[in-house]
Amino acid sequence: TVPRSKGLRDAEHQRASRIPSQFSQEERVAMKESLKGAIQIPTVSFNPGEFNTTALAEFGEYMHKVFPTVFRTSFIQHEVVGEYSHLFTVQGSDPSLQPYMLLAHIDVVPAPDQGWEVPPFSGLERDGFIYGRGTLDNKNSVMAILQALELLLIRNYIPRRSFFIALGHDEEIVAPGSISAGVRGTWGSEDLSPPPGKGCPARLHVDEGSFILDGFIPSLKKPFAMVSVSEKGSLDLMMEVNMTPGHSSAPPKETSIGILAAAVSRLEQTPMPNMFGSGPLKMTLQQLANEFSFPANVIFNNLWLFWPLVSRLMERDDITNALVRTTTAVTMFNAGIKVNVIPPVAQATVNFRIHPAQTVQEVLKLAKDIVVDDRVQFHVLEAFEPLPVSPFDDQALGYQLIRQTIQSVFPEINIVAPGICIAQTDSRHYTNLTTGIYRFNPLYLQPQDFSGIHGINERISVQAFETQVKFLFEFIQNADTEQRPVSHLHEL
Ligand SMILES: CCCCCCCCCCCCCCCCCC(=O)N[C@@H](Cc1ccccc1)C(=O)O
Ligand SMILES: [Zn+2]
Ligand SMILES: [Zn+2]
Repeated sequence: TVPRSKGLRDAEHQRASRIPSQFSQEERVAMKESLKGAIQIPTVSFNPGEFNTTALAEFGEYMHKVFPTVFRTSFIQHEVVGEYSHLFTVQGSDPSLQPYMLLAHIDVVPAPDQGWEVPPFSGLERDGFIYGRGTLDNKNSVMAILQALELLLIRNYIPRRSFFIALGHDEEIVAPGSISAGVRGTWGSEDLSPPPGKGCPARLHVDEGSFILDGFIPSLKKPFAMVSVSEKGSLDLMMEVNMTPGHSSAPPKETSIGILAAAVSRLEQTPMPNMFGSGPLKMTLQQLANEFSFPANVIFNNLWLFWPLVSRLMERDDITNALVRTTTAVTMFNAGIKVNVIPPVAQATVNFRIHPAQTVQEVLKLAKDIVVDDRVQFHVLEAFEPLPVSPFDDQALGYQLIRQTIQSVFPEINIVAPGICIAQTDSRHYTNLTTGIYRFNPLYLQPQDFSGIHGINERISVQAFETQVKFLFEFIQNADTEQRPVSHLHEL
C-alpha cells in the first residue's frame, strides 16, 4: 500500500502552488448570471429521440460564450458527442497520474408552468434564490464545473492529473447514455478500456446523486454529507391485458382496464420486503450514530438490537422508505379507445427502484407472484441491476478527495458518510470503467428542496451555487495529489 507519508510529502507541493478559492465581486456576479442564462435555454428531453435540439445546440454555443478560456486553452480538447453531448479532455502535466472524470448533464425534464412561482425557464432571482428547471438537476453542476475550470485557467492553473468533463444531453431519458458512448469513442473500445497511449481508465467519477442532507431524519439535528457509493437498480415493467373489443352495452364481468387496475392495486398494496441492514444504509447510520440526540444515539449505536424498530420508523417517510426497500411506482396507465367500446388493451408501466440486496429477476418474480393473474402479460422495458459499492476506505483516493474537499469547503460539516443514491445517474453507464464511482453534489438539500427535483419551484440559492463553484475549484486542485493507485482488488 502507498505509505501515508507520501500524501504528506505531496502536500508540500500542493501548498506551494495552491490557488486560493477567492472570487471577486465581479466574478461572483458573472457566475450567477451565467447560471441564469443556462437555465433560460430549455434543454428539455422528453423521450428517446425527442429532445429540444434547438436548445441543445444553443447551449453548446452558450458554453463557448461564457467560458472562452476553457475553449481556447491548448491542453484542453473539446469533442461534441452524439450531436449534443460534450466531452472535455483536460491534459495534465503528469501523464503517469490516472485521470478522473466529472459528470453532469445538460438536459432537464419538462416543466409545465402551473404551480411555479416564476416561469420555469426564466432563471429569475428572488430572495437570494435562482429559480428554474435544472437549478438542482443538473445545470448547476454543468455550470459549476466549467466555471471553476474557467476561473482556474484565468489564474494560470495547469493541472498535473488529467481529467475528463462529460456533459451528457440525454441523462433524463432511458438511453444508453450518449456521452458514455462518446467516452467509449474516445477510448476506442466497447469496454471503455483505453487504447495504448490514450491514458488510463478514469480513476473515479463525481456525479450527481447526493448532497449535504439537512433535515431528512427527525432526530438528527445536524446536516451531514452523504457521498453515494452505490445507486439502486431499476426495472421499468409494462403490464398489459388484451381482450376482445365489443359494445359496452353488454360488457363482460371485467374489462381489460378492470383486470389491470386490480393487478396494479395489488402491487401498490404489497410493498417489497424491507431490506434494512443489507446495503450501505447501515454504514451510513453507524457513522451518524453519535450525532443523534438521546435516546436515538443509543438506538443507532445498537442496531444489532434495535434494527426492527429503526427499519419500521424508516418506512414512514417516502424518502427513507426508498432506502430500505425496492420501491414500486405505478407511473403510467393507458387504456380505452371510446366511451362505448369495451377496451381491447390496457397497459400500465411500473417503475421499480431496486434495493442493492435484490436483483432485477428477484423483483420481477416477486411482482408476478403478487399479481397472480395469467391474463396480465409482463414486458420488461428497461432494467439495471443495483450498482456495486465503490470503495470508501482510507486508501480510496476518489472518496478521500471528496471527503477532504467537503471538510475544507464546508468546515461546519463534521460527518461525511457513504450512502446510496435512491435514483439513477449516468454513472451507471461507466461501471466497467472504474469501481471508484461517487455521487455527490456539494450543496445542502432539505426535504422541501427534493420536491423541486422533477417537481415545481426547483431552485438553488446564489450562495449555494457560489459554494458549489468553490468546491470544484478546490476539488480539481486537491485531485492534483501524487497519490497513485494502490494494489486493491477494486482497482482496474
Ligand atoms: C440516512 C438518511 C439518508 C437520507 C437520504 C435522503 C436522500 C435525498 C434524495 C437525494 C437523491 C437525489 C437524486 C438526484 C439525482 C437524480 C437523477 C435523476 O433524475 N435520474 C433519473 C435517471 C433516469 C432513469 C430512468 C429514466 C430516465 C432517467 C432517474 O429518474 O433516476
Ligand atoms: Zn439529474
Ligand atoms: Zn433528473
